[in-house]
Amino acid sequence: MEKVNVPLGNRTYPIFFANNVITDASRILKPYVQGKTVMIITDTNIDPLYGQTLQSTLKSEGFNVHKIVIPAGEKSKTLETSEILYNRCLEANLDRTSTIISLGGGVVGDISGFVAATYMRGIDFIQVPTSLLAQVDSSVGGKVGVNLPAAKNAVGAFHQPRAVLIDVSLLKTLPAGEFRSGLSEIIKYGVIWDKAFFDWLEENIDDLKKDDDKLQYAVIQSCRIKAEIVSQDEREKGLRAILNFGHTIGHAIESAAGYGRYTHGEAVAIGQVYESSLAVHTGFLKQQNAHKIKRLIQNAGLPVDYADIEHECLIERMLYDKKNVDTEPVFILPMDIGEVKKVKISVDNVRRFLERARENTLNPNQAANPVSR
Ligand SMILES: NC(=O)c1ccc[n+]([C@@H]2O[C@H](COP(=O)([O-])OP(=O)(O)OC[C@H]3O[C@@H](n4cnc5c(N)ncnc54)[C@H](O)[C@@H]3O)[C@@H](O)[C@H]2O)c1
Ligand SMILES: O=C(O)C(=O)C[C@@H](O)[C@H](O)[C@H](O)COP(=O)(O)O
Ligand SMILES: [Zn+2]
Repeated sequence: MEKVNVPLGNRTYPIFFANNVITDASRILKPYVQGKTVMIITDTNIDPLYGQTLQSTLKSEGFNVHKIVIPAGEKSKTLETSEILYNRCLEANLDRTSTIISLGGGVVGDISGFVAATYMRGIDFIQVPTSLLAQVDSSVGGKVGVNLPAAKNAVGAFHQPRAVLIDVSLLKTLPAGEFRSGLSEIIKYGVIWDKAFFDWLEENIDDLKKDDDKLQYAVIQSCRIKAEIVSQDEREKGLRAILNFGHTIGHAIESAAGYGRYTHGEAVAIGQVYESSLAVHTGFLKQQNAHKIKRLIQNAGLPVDYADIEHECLIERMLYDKKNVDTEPVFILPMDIGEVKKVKISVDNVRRFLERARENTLNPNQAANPVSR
């Protein structure tokens, strides 16, 4: 079983890359569960596939196991759902020695982690990510939280999991559009950190869906990069912000369009294309590199433009971004493939850029509605 550590002093934890993760979970996770009681949080799509089996294997090891199933999708990532979860945890008598096990995609992971961070001022949690996006990004690093209607992840905490358990075979049941969403964050790692990985993705992006070894390599490499960045800057005082490439615009698209219209991965794909173009517009990036990023995103089957969102609405949402300073939007802009920088840009300049981008690039075939899932 391969393992990547996230070294964070006394909050250090392992990411295990295992097979048969659902049936072996009790054996692997036992050392990371302090008490007898565990609460599985999962969603309505994942429960019938894996939730029931995980529940029985944990029970057969002697754990006192509870489970809550939330409706699948981004619309569940709210304070309202959190309140339901807190009450269910209380009813199940979860105490400070109990552990929450998040079984699902990034939505389940973010909200379960948030509940774990805040219930009784914080209890342990473990991530068992089931979507590609969650396996390469959201299950690692301890950013947990929920959305407000106008602002993505506006309420949250940093709360590291005790362990992460990844099994790429769980992705066999993931819908194709959700698989592509995960590719968006994988491509991000190439742009922000690792040119050789970007080059490898250019060659291999088509194979990831059908070649398990290549998929496993892409997942492990993504986790290695994220672990490296998070271990240097756990609470985003500096370096960690680079993981937000594509997200200033991506998050604004998600909330402006209404949560769930674009998946997070789709919105971040469009965000990466726009923010690369903004880097060209501001003189940081060569046009040919912006084209390379856009081409890889297109080859991954991801959208490169949004539809039906007014510039002013997008700008209004960008102004709620957590990276902002003095009410000016902040972007992570590529300088080259493999190198990015944090840049503050005035609202007027962003407005001019969006207007030009629309005039120059809009063609009816590019302004995509969300990819079908
Ligand atoms: N905390 C972080 O660092 C971080 C990083 C990236 C994204 N995120 C957050 O993650 C969320 C997006 O995560 P996501 O893309 O996983 O979305 P998601 O959790 O909504 O999962 C996508 C869909 O796939 C289904 N699904 C998941 N695994 C499945 C499987 N194995 N088989 C069949 N269906 C399966 C889910 O039920 C859901 O319908 C967003 O809220 C985003 O903000 C957080
Ligand atoms: O882990 C991080 O740091 C990231 O920024 C990873 C992002 O892919 C992820 O979408 C994260 O949830 C965004 O965080 P936010 O602080 O912009 O809400
Ligand atoms: Zn993201």
